[in-house]
Amino acid sequence: MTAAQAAGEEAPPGVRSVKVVLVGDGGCGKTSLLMVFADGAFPESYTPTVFERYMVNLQVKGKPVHLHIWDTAGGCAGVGQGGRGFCGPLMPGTDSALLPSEPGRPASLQGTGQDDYDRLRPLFYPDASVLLLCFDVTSPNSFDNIFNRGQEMARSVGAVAYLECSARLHDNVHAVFQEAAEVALSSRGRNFWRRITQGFCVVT
Ligand SMILES: Nc1nc2c(ncn2[C@@H]2O[C@H](COP(=O)(O)OP(=O)(O)OP(=O)(O)O)[C@@H](O)[C@H]2O)c(=O)[nH]1
Repeated sequence: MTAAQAAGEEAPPGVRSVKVVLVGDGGCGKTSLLMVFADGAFPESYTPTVFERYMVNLQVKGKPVHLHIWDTAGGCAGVGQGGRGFCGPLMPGTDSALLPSEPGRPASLQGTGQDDYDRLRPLFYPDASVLLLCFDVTSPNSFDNIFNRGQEMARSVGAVAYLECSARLHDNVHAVFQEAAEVALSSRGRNFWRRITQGFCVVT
C-alpha cells in the first residue's frame, strides 16, 4: 500500500482527480479521520469544521490519483431513502451565494447556523465521486442521523463499501480513502446517486 501524500490544489496533467465528501454528525470524527490520513497525526484538540478542502495523492493500481476531499460541517447528512436523514430542501437561487469562495475560508459563512449548514452540505454532493458517511458508534444520535443501523443503511442506499476505522488508533484509516478512490475509478462507482459509498468510523 502506498502512503498518501499532501498534494497541490490541482491534479497534475494526466492524473485522475476524485472528489470525496465526508459527512456525518458534528463531533463524530470526520476531521480526525482526514487528519490522520492526510497528515498522519491525530488532532489533540477539537475545533468544529465549517467546510474545508484537502488535497491528497495516493496510488490506485500503480497510478497516481488526486483526491480532493471536502470535510463538511457536522450535522444531518441529507441522504437516505424516503427522505430519512434529509434535512430539508435547498433554497434555489440563494444557496450558491452562501458557499465559501475559498476552501478553508469560513468567513463567507459568518452568521450562518446549523440549519444553513444542513442546506449547504448537499451542494457539495453533485459532482462528488464518493460520499463517506461517518458516524460515532458511541453516539446513538450520530448513528441515527446518518440513517439508523449501519448494515441496514448500507443495503438501502446501495452502498458499495462498508469500512470500520479508528482515527485515534490509526486503524484502517488509509483503507477508507484507498477504497473510496478505487470505487470512484471502478465500475462500482458508476451511477453514484444510486450507489453511495460510505466509510463507517468505529470510534474506540
Ligand atoms: N476515541 C476516539 N475519539 C475520536 C476518534 N476520532 C475523533 N475522536 C474525537 O472526537 C471528537 C470530534 O472529532 P472531530 O474529528 O473533530 O469530529 P468532526 O466530525 O470533524 O466534528 P465537526 O467538525 O464538528 O463536524 C474529538 O474530541 C476527537 O478527539 C477516534 O477514532 N477515537
